[in-house]
Amino acid sequence: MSEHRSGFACFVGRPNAGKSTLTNALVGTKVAITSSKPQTTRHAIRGIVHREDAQLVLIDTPGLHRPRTLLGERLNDIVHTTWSEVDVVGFCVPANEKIGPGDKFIAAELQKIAKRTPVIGIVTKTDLVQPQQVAEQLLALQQVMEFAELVPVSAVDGFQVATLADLLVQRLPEGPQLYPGGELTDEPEQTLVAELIREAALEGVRDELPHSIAVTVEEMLPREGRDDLIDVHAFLYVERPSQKGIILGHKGERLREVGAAARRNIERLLGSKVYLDLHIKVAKEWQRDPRQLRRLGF
Ligand SMILES: Nc1nc2c(ncn2[C@@H]2O[C@H](COP(=O)(O)OP(=O)(O)OP(=O)(O)O)[C@@H](O)[C@H]2O)c(=O)[nH]1
Repeated sequence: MSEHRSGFACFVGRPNAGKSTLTNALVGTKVAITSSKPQTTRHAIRGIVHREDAQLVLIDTPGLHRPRTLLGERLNDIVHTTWSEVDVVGFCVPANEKIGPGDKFIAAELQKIAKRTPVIGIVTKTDLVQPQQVAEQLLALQQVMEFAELVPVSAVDGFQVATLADLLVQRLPEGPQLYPGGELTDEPEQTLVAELIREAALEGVRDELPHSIAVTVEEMLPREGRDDLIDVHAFLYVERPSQKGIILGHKGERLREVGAAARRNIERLLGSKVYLDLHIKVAKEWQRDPRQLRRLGF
């Protein structure tokens, strides 16, 4: 039998390329958040693929983009730091969208590390297009940089997800398990819970809001005298009073829906009933204020 391999991989690609969904498909459990809004992933959440022959730790980076705010700069720093720490990088490009300047910008950045770290070109969301278009996208992707491998996948119908896992594992060094078996993520649960709340709050809101929302979980404790209920106290931060109105909705109805959706996902994550106490706070210009950024975990 060949040696056990272990190491790190991350997916890069422009916002909405399908990186988080692919991470979840590989790991098999919902750890990274997904949303139809771009740039929802802020934390380097790791999902871990356990196999007999390998342990693959996936780091989910935020979408790389041209920074406009301090937050944008920090996000790009996280991306670059992550790239230099992994054994293999997957560059994701959706099958149903033309390769554009955003992808070429990322490819040019990736080219700089490609000598040291193998980059696998991944055409995602193949379920959305005809096979012919997948083939054309693979050819187009091949033009933007030199890849160690090229592979088409669909996280939704599972097409080639196992193949991609094999390709990633082949690039890992030989080594023992890095994390104990069964542990799917090393993010503190509180961070995951905050992300689930943020995800619920982002669903269906106007395009300019995503960057203005942050969530902190202040406390997460089992209810006294109960072993089947966890109390979660959280704050949802917006930048302006007008945004508070959008989140609240008519007579607070939207916030109630956000709370209910978040609670369902938190219950699934924690495997317990949850009481979610969610409050909105206005933190003026938090994206530009280093002190507030630190407090909100950036
Ligand atoms: N049909 C289809 N949709 C997909 C697939 N993978 C992702 N999506 C959808 O594409 C959208 C974006 O997916 P994400 O996984 O959040 O994309 P991301 O690259 O992590 O996005 P950021 O976090 O913004 O960088 C979501 O609405 C997903 O449901 C796929 O294989 N097939």
